[in-house]
Amino acid sequence: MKYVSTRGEALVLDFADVLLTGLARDGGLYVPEAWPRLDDAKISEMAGRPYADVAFEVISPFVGDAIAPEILRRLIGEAYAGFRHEAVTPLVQIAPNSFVLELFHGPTLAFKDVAMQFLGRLMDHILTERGERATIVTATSGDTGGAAIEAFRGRDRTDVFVLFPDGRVSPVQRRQMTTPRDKNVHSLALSGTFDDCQSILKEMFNHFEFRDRVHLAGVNSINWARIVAQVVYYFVAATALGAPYRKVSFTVPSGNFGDIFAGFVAKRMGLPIDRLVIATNTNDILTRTFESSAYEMRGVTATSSPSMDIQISSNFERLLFEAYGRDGAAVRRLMERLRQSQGFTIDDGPMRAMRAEFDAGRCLEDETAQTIAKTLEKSGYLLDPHTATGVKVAAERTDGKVPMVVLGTAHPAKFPDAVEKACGIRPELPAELAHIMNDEERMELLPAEQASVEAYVEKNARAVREGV
Ligand SMILES: Cc1ncc(COP(=O)(O)O)c(C=O)c1O
Ligand SMILES: N[C@@H](CCOP(=O)(O)O)C(=O)O
Repeated sequence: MKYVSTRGEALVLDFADVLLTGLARDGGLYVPEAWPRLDDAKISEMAGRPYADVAFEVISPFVGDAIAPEILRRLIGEAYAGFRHEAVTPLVQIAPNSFVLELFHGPTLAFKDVAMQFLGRLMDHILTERGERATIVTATSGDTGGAAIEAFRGRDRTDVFVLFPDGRVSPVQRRQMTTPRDKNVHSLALSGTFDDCQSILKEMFNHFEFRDRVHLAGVNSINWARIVAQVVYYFVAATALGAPYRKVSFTVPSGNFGDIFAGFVAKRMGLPIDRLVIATNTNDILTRTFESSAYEMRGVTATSSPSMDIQISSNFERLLFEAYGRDGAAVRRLMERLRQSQGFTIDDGPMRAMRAEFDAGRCLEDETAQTIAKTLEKSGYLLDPHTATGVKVAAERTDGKVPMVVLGTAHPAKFPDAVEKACGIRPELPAELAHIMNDEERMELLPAEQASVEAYVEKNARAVREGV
């Protein structure tokens, strides 16, 4: 399988190189040259199979011959062996024809673990084979950072630098990033928003001299392997509900657009997904775009679902590439307009193509709290604030006939203050994580400036200090 950039001007790469490359050198994101298809017989065989078996079937076509099948199978098996739930991503019914797909049974209680536990092992394997080291820099609005640290801590081939917006993540999220003592982990609190962190990261990738010197790699959803691993649970959930012989819809609490783009990929692969519904919080750039065709940046507001406090939605570029018929020049023009004038308007044809598959809706702060309280009262199910945005929007978009699955993206115990305020119940961290609330924190406070972050990374990365 080969990969091309959404901006059409970067080298075509195979899976292993895409994994280590991160952002394409033309500033774009890598996508497969063609979508692999799974036929109905193959999809129907997935129902009820162990998660790791489905993962192998879904991920293999994207890997091609870059990794031997027996190694891929082993890495997948190891990645999911440590999840708290035997099903890895169990499906819970909360109302007639309405389900939550719990994606938070990994080590950091967020959906990011599902991909990151696999990615950590995959990268380590490829770097070991090549005798190389990599410097991973990741931007986080709260969950990717903790999941990346957990997946890479203590590994000899990688150093991890996490950029998070100071004061804009929950205390549990912050402590997951600041309490690990491993030498290869560095948590940097930047005085800005997640969008600042992500822009700095992308600029670091575009600074080729720096990028090459530190062997920069990324584990945000910039990295195609993150998306691929997230495609798996769409197959797991849909086949449990009758696919391929029955359509299923999904509502996805969205920010950087990676998780819902994975649903779009599942559909391209042949999974009969009816609607893909984008749920946004107050930071509703994606919902506004679907309403008006204009992608326009406004300031970011801090909410009770901080991981979705994003306005530059990185993976939306991958959808634009598809909607514009894989025209890299058109994507380049839109991204240039975004850079110069903080927004762009999507042409009628591409917008129609996107509306044919996606819906979008917003959930404001009081609605998030009401949804947590109402869902608890009606079904006894405790939602985290991110998943609550999905449940609220899903209820507005469902036709009651096609099963609607909301992706449960985080465990409520990551946001105990918001959950308690909404419904009076304070969710407890699982016993094995409770220590983080007392452990000593270690972080570097830096201005949200590319030069400061690069200087810090350069000084502390082993790939630079010790050579590769
Ligand atoms: C808990 C939670 N929900 C939803 C999202 C949004 O997902 P995405 O950025 O893939 O759209 C995130 C962050 O990515 C998150 O951490
Ligand atoms: N919500 C994310 C933001 C980064 O998203 P990613 O999927 O691109 O890693 C977070 O919690 O960090």
